[in-house]
Amino acid sequence: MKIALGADHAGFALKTAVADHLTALGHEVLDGGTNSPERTDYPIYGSRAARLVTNGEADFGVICCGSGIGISIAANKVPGARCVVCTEPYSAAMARRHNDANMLALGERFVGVDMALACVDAFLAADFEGGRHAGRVALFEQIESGTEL
Ligand SMILES: O=C[C@H](O)[C@H](O)[C@H](O)COP(=O)(O)O
Repeated sequence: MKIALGADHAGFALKTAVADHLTALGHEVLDGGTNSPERTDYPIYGSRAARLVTNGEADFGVICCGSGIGISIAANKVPGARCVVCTEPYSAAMARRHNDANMLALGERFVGVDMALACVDAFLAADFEGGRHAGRVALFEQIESGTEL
């Protein structure tokens, strides 16, 4: 699969670990930066990775900042992005199964590398179940287009 990556300075080391892990598994990574631990602003990298996912260049996105929170908010401002912050693998899998999440956000200051990589693996291994969940995910698009539900 093609996986878009992004991180600010506080997620840079974790992004590097995620990139190495994904590459070792045979995935292609599209790394939108940042490329150093120099302080920068997470909205740049969250939105950049989200655009790669929503325009179809990447299948999924994995983004990192200190908490995972700010960069996920930024990603979710891009229409079509469904980004979730996870700190353990069950949430990551459920975000795929029920919510058709297409991006995973991780907090380098919150989770260790092994737990973060377990989240990545669970996220990529799980499939959207569709069915009753599909209509709910479709409502996300209505919200994005300004419809009041
Ligand atoms: O949600 C925001 C992220 O956790 C940022 O990585 C964090 O706010 C960066 O903080 P600082 O500039 O103090 O390193």
